[in-house]
Amino acid sequence: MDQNEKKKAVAQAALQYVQYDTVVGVGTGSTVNYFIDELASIKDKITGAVSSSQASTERLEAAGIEVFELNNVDSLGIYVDGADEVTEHKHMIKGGGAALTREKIVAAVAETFVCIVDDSKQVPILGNFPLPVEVIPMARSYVARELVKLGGDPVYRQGVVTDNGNVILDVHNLEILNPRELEAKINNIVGVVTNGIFAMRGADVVLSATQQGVKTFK
Ligand SMILES: O=C(CO)[C@H](O)[C@H](O)COP(=O)(O)O
Repeated sequence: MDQNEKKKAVAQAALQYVQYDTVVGVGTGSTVNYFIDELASIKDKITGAVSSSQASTERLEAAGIEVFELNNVDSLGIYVDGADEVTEHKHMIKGGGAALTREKIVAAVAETFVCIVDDSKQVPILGNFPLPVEVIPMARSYVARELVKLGGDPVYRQGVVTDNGNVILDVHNLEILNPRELEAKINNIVGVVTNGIFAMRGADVVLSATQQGVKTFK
């Protein structure tokens, strides 16, 4: 199986978590794009979706799936999203696609977070993937200096503006030994909207596509 076949396989496996006649939370990225394609095959059986990005909203609508505003949805059974890294504790780094803030909001609302990855994303410790931090534009330099004090090397993601009108700093060389603590610490820097550590609200289920098939971690 090549990587795209793995993404398709794990997206198919995530369908078993979708309950009929409910609204489904949908993340962002190339793995999720496969999930949206799968969701399209049962679109008449679901109420619709809540989306974590403009890109996913467009793909969902093109597939004929109604997209609801999160504020108009009382509850969300599941949220399905990819990750850039995931540990055995189901902590993640997300935000490679710059959608981390909306992803974190939808994940917070959902009862069950189903993370879909291929096995290249499974890591023993988070931090090899540069940590995305969404920042209010006028605070960029200040936040970068504060991130250096935490031991990281922040790099401005040139040319990227998030769906919320903000910028992204990708923080290299962070040793993330305590993900919950670092998640809170970075979020406490004035000007940070949120960071891509998903540990305080990690995944509930990780589906990981391997050569031997899709493995489930709960
Ligand atoms: O967090 C994300 C977007 O902000 C994605 O879930 C993450 O980047 C994984 O994407 P892909 O499935 O394309 O590897």
